[in-house]
Amino acid sequence: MLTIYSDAHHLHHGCELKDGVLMPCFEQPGRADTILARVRAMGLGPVAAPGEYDSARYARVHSARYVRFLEQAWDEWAATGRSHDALPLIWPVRDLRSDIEPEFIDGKLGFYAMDAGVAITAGTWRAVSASANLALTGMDALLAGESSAFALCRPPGHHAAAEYMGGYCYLNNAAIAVQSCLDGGARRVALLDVDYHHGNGGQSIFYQRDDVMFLSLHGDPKSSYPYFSGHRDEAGAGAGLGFNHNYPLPHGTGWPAYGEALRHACGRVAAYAPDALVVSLGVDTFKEDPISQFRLESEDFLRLGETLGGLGLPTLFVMEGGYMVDDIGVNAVNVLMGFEGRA
Ligand SMILES: NCCCNCCCCCS
Ligand SMILES: [Zn+2]
Repeated sequence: MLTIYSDAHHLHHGCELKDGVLMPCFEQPGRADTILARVRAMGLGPVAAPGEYDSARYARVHSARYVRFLEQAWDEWAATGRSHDALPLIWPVRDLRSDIEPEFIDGKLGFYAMDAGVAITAGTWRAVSASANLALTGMDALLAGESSAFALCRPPGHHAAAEYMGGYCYLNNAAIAVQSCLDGGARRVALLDVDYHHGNGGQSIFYQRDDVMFLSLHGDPKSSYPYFSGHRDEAGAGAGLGFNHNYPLPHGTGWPAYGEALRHACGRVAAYAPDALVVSLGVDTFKEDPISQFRLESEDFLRLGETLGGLGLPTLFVMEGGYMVDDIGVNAVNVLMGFEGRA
C-alpha cells in the first residue's frame, strides 16, 4: 500500500487546556513519526511526498473566507504583538450573533471554531495545508488506478466543518479527498469514520447530499466528546436524508459490539455501491488511549482492517486521531495490514 507523508507536520504543535491545565497538545508530532516508523518496519509499501495543490481545492468543502482565515490567522495574531499560541476563547453560542464576521483576530478565532482545542502557531498553516495535500495526493493515486492508499495526515481533520475548526482539526482532509474523488468523476463515495470521536465535520459537510454516504462509529455523544453531534437520529436532510448513519456506542465498548456495528455499517456501504471508500482512520478506540473510552486491543485493528477489505472497494485511509503514542504505530498499521489480508 502506498503511504503519503510529509515532514511539514513537525511545524505544528500547540498547547491545549485540559482539565484546567494548559499543557502541550495530545495531538503531537510523535504520533506521525511513530506511525511512519511502523509503516517502514512492516514494509507496508512505498512512501511518497504530497503534491502541491491550490487552496481552492480546500474551498470545495470549506468556505473561501474560512480558508483565508486559517492562512492569515497567525500573522493577524502576531501583528498584535503576541507570540504565544493563538486560542479561541469566545464563541457565538445561543442568541449571540454569528451573521457578522468580526474584524479583530480574537473575535475571528471564536467565529471560526467550535472549541479551544485548536491552537494556531507560526507553522500551523504550513502543516495544515500539507496534511490536506497528503489526502489529495492519496486520492489522486486512487483516481489513477491504485486500489488503496494511506494519507498519514497530521494534524487530523474530521472535526473541521465548512466554516469551523475544532478538536485538533483545521481542514477536513478526508472530506477534501471525498470531494476530489467526485470532481474526478466518481458518482458516489462512502466516508466511514472509525475514530473514537464522532466525525461531526464530515457529517456536517455532506449532510444534505446523496452523492456521499457518511457513517461514523463513535463514543455516544451523551458521554463523549464532541457531545453535541453523533446521535443515532441524525439521518441527513433534504436530498441527503437516509445517507447519514451514526453508531453511538457506550464507554467500555470492546471488539464484539464494535465489530457488530462495523459489519452493519459495511453492509450499508455495500448496498450504497460507491465508486470509492474513504476511511477516517482514528485509532483512539484503543483500550489504552488517554482521552477515549473504548477497549479495542491491538489485534482487533487487524480484524477492523479485514472487515473493510471485505468490501473490495478502492479505499483511501486518512489518519485522524489516536493518542497512545507508544502503540499508535502498531494499531494504525494493523488496520492497513488487515485490509491487505496480511493479518
Ligand atoms: N476531555 C476530552 C477533551 C477532548 N478534546 C478534543 C478531543 C479531540 C479528539 C480528536 S480525534
Ligand atoms: Zn478522536
